[in-house]
Amino acid sequence: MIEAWTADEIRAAEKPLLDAGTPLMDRAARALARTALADVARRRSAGSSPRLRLAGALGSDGVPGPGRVRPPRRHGVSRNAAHGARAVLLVGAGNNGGDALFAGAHLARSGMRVTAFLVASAVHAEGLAALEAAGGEVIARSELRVPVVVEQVAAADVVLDGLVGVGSRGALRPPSGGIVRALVESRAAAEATGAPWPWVIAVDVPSGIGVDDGSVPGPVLPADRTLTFGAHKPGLLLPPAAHVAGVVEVADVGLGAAQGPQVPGTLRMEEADAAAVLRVPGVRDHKYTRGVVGVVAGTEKYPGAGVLVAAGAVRSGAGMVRALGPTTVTDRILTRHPEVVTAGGRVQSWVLGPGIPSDGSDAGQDRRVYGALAAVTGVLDAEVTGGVVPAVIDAGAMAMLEHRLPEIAVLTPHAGELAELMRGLGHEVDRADIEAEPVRWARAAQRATGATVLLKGAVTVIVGSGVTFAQAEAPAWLATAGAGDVLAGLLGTLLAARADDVLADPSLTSRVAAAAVVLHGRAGALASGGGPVSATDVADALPRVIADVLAR
Ligand SMILES: NC(=O)C1=CN([C@@H]2O[C@H](COP(=O)(O)OP(=O)(O)OC[C@H]3O[C@@H](n4cnc5c(N)ncnc54)[C@H](OP(=O)(O)O)[C@@H]3O)[C@@H](O)[C@H]2O)[C@@H](O)CC1
Ligand SMILES: [K+]
Repeated sequence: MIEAWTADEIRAAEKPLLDAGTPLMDRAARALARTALADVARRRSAGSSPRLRLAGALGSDGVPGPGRVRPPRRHGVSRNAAHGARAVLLVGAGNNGGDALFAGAHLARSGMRVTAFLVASAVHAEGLAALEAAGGEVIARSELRVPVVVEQVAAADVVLDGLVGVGSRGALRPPSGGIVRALVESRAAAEATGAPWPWVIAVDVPSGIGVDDGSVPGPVLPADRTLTFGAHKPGLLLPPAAHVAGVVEVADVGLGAAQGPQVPGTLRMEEADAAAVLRVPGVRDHKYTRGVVGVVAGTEKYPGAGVLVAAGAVRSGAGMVRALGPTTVTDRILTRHPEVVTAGGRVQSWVLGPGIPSDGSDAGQDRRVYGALAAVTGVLDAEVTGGVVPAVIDAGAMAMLEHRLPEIAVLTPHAGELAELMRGLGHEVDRADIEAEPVRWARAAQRATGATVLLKGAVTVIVGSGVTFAQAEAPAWLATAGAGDVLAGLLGTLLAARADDVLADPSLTSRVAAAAVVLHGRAGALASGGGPVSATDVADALPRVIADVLAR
């Protein structure tokens, strides 16, 4: 599990170390210089664009980020083939700028031509002296000209963004904001024309992101790599800031010995954590103990959603799947999945809503959804409903909520559906608002409904009470019709298998939901292999992915 530390938690952890004279900045700067030297050397030796040259550090889809995570590195600087390369430092007033200056001094001593642009009249004094002593060029704030910065950056091999780190508050102020805005424009122009553009390394965090909440309140220079010190920060995991962090790497500066957050609020689940959520059947298990998933999905208009939910549930190891609906839907499900049962009966989880439009056009499916929701919320007698069980509430079922939900109910909207849900709750928001601040709105939905909220996107966020998971394993190819239906079925299976545990401890629900997102993303990557993928392919890849995750 990757646990992110907020700015305050980082400061609390570093304080005793700094008080004891631990050379944290020296370690950070060495790690930074070593990373820059290695990146530039790789770029030179491969002889193509920096993004391609570092493909080994990127995801299988070749996309740098969001938030791809590499294991911690030890500090230390080695000289290498970067001699004569050009580095530009963007240096702010605080210790983040100090890191960049000291790293720049190491780079200058390794034979790089280093230029530092200072955006403040007073910067880290020892760092500045070190850079000057190493022969680096320094452009003072009073001499700063935006076109010159743009020109020098465009001609550089590597840029260290040290404008601001965990001390950041709000959007970048002048002159940093103006410089970064101009650089973002220059980068876009270079991308459009195929002109070269340097490799950008963010020092600790990309300057200007919301370190604790993942917001992007103003201009930010997108990084190819973020070298972050001591521990992840929430903003490196959460969207939209995660999208500008590139490949995220933690430099071990020795904070590990310090006390981290007691209850980390932002997490990224890894494969081993997902494996721990899965319930592996034992010799005493039978189909009912393994969990029955009840599915109310698909209508005459959208029968495929029922088939795909069933596929997700069956292929991820449900003890049994009960699919309820009109025969046009259930016949299709049976044709593809003859193991599905279409008669009513007890279930350990519900998957409600995929393929059911919110226009009331299928009264039978609406009635079944209302009945199941009554079971989930416990408003109807257990004798009638079969008792309270966890549920996945998707698509049309999200428009049928009449009662506050328990945490064991998982809402699975995409941005557009979350906007609709929040408008129904009296908030004036549209899809673009949700995309700009997905974490804020997912948290608002969690508070307003009581449910666990799984907001789908390039980085999917799962919000339970007091915890947010941010998962980024899905390849962009997975943004395809029906993929969400497969996820709903898969999550239904995981919830059914852990129904007793989830009922005993509802806070487990977000963990189960995050595990489903991990497996779904891995299945998407496996099925895609770097190319297009269909929702059916994703479902078909689930058994292999689950076996692989359990074998590790
Ligand atoms: N933890 C660790 O292990 C280690 C941490 N280390 C490093 O220390 C860094 C934290 O340093 P820090 O505390 O000096 O704060 P930092 O991020 O440089 O920013 C403060 C400056 O920015 C300014 N400023 C603020 N907002 C702004 C805005 N929107 N736009 C423009 N300016 C803005 C603010 O100005 P003010 O608002 O005060 O006027 C102030 O001048 C951390 O990120 C890491 O790199 C390593 O050295 C060692 C290992
Ligand atoms: K920075």
